[in-house]
Amino acid sequence: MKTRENLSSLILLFGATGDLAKRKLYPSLYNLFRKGNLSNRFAVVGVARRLKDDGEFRNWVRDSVTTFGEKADNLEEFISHFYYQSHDVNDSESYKQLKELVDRLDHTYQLEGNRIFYLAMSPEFFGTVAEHLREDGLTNTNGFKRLVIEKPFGHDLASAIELNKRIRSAFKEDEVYRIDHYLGKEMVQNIEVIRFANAIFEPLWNNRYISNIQVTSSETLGVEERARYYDKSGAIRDMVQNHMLQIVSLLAMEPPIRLTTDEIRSEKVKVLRALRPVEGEAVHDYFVRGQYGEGIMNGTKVPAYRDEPNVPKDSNTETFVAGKFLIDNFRWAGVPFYIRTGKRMATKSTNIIVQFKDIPMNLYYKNGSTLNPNLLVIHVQPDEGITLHLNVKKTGEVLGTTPVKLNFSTKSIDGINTPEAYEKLLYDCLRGDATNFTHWDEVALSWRFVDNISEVWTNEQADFPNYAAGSMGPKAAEELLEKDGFFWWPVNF
Ligand SMILES: NC(=O)C1=CN([C@@H]2O[C@H](COP(=O)(O)OP(=O)(O)OC[C@H]3O[C@@H](n4cnc5c(N)ncnc54)[C@H](OP(=O)(O)O)[C@@H]3O)[C@@H](O)[C@H]2O)C=CC1
Ligand SMILES: O=C1O[C@H](COP(=O)(O)O)[C@@H](O)[C@H](O)[C@H]1O
Repeated sequence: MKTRENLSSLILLFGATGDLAKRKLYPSLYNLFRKGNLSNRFAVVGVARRLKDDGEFRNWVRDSVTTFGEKADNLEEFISHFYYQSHDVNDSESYKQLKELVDRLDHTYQLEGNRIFYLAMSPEFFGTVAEHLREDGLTNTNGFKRLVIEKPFGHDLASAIELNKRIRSAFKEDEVYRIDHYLGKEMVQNIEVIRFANAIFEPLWNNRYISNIQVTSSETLGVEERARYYDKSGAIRDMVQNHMLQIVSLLAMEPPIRLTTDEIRSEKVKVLRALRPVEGEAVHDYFVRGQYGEGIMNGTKVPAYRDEPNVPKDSNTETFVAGKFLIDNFRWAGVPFYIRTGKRMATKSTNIIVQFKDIPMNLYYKNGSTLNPNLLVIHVQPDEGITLHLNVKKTGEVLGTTPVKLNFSTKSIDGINTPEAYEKLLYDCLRGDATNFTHWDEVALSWRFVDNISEVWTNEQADFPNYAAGSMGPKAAEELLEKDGFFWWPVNF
């Protein structure tokens, strides 16, 4: 039988009326409650400026769960744990009231002083809130205190250092949970297991046997309502600095000596330290940027990025990035890790393709048949699973070969959907497991790498738009691999 920890905590949610809270956080918390992973000893205080009383807020949460989550019988019981305070985070007076409410709920629900402060709001407020929490005594508690902080963590290395200083004035590094929701995805968490629990992969996982690795995260959505943030960020800061580099670190890291937070993070950090910096003119050789023009998606015409609401007509912001990382260490010298990510692409898909090197001599070449390279495909989303591409004998022939795929899908085995990334990450935070959150060293090294690219791109006007909505990105992204003798494997392979 599954054993559950009796987790108690107050969750103080800043940005309680926002999009993230509504679409992801309330449904995920409810899933934890529904499955018994969150005991009755919890309370949530929602904080945002708009005026609401507890009843209106509970209606909001109910609506969120019924719209975006799975409803069950105990929804009303769950909702009774929610409280609301209208509060401008810049207003010092509000924190005193907040402390009174929090102390009262601590007593009512026997929360033992455990507090999670979740900042689901614009990053410009992160520093201010963290400082107020300390100054106004909310962090002064006998239980644990943890700060969950959403992305983006800074805009570049300098702003990230500044933000980190402010946060660290109130919380120790091991109390800070920097969210990267890709680290909560089932198959991203599976990378380590696939690598380190399989004798058939680990000995081959190096430059002797792998020719290249491709990570694609393509989206069909455009910028939607987020242009004010996105146009200052672009795909390199929005996706590459965090999600893509995290996936590459997991794929490339050495086996940790133990499966502890510190050991795993320390191996990931070593990968980021070994990344070959790409600067100046080299940026053009290693990275490609794109911005979508208008196009047809699902039979409907969609506008170009520059025609989206709140986007300047001459925007130089990239909505697509393809790039090549080289990791200068013993294991990976000479093996390119290609990544690509973009909005308004042909399909919504995240997958990882590990392409193995050809065998030294193809005994079957005389037959005129070509051998396909062995591939390991890790399907992250929308499907979850792995596919191994092998060559076997063509039935009934003496020398002919044919490719076959061995498939594993998490859905077909367990028959259930795996939990949402946010559900897993919230649970980890409640349990005090920071393994799947980003350590400051990882954030800093990722920014250092990405800043060199952003600097070049900011100073050069791009010839945008350069890919049609509904395509797989600009032609230059294909050429990036072609010049190395490779090509992008199809995403739904
Ligand atoms: N939405 C998403 O899918 C994702 C979001 N994120 C990150 O999560 C964070 C939140 O994003 P999102 O929910 O989309 O943002 P929204 O703009 O939808 O929500 C912002 C929230 O902050 C509140 N707020 C704004 N100003 C103040 C203030 N001065 N004092 C108190 N509350 C304030 C707003 O409520 P009110 O107006 O009532 O004050 C609202 O609840 C951001 O850091 C974003 O980058 C990360 C990944 C995905
Ligand atoms: O962090 C972000 O991720 C989403 C894509 O997440 P996914 O889980 O749907 O793959 C992206 O749309 C957004 O721009 C970015 O901020």
